[in-house]
Amino acid sequence: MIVMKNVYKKYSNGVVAANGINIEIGRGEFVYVVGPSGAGKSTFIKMMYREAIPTSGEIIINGINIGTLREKRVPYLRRKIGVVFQDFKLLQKLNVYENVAYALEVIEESPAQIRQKVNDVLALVGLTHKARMFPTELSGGEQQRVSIARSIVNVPQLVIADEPTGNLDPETSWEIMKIFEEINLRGTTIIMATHNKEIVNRIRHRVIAIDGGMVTRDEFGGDYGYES
Ligand SMILES: Nc1ncnc2c1ncn2[C@@H]1O[C@H](COP(=O)(O)OP(=O)(O)OP(=O)(O)O)[C@@H](O)[C@H]1O
Repeated sequence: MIVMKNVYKKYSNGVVAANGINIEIGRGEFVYVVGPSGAGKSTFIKMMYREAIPTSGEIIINGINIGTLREKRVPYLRRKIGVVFQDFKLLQKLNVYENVAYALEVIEESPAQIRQKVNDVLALVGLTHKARMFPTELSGGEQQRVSIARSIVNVPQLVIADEPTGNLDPETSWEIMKIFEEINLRGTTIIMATHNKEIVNRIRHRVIAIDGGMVTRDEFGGDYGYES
């Protein structure tokens, strides 16, 4: 599903954040991306949805070379990928239901389809009863659930999460992980950058460790592997 070949990324300030990355990730995998701060984890995953563009090398997602993708095709790529961030990035003026529905309105789904899909996904993340509340009325964990609901409402094949439990307490983080596990069991590929050692060591999945812009370890069922 995802292939990176000799991917190299140098930012305009001269920092090399990806230094020859070669990786293959199959459909339905759950992959943790770990490594020290500044290692290049965010850059690695941002390149998958073309938020960062590699300086050289190839990135192929579902057979499409996203390095040579024309700018006007980028929105189509993004629709196939759900993205979840540490700081949720919800629209503050919209309520829970509207935040999730927005992702479908921009692709002009029918109102009946939107209702059905939003209600289904809010039920999956356990927020049906808070559909009319606004982000400021929700806890961090609830806001992250909204953000996850929004990322999966289009039923993407791939969900990318950059430090999704970074702002949450341990108990809430476990609850959020349960949702990601459920999404993965339904067949969605999950790629998650994280500093959460307890989660990586307890819920075992493939671990890709990055340091200095290079993959330093790639193990199925691996542990977190370093002190953070
Ligand atoms: N837009 C940018 N412009 C210039 N340099 C950048 C940019 N984004 C990241 N970098 C640099 O690239 C390197 C890797 O950053 P990146 O955000 O990928 O690391 P990370 O492993 O995700 O770190 P953290 O765990 O702290 O989030 C860092 O040295 C960073 O300063």
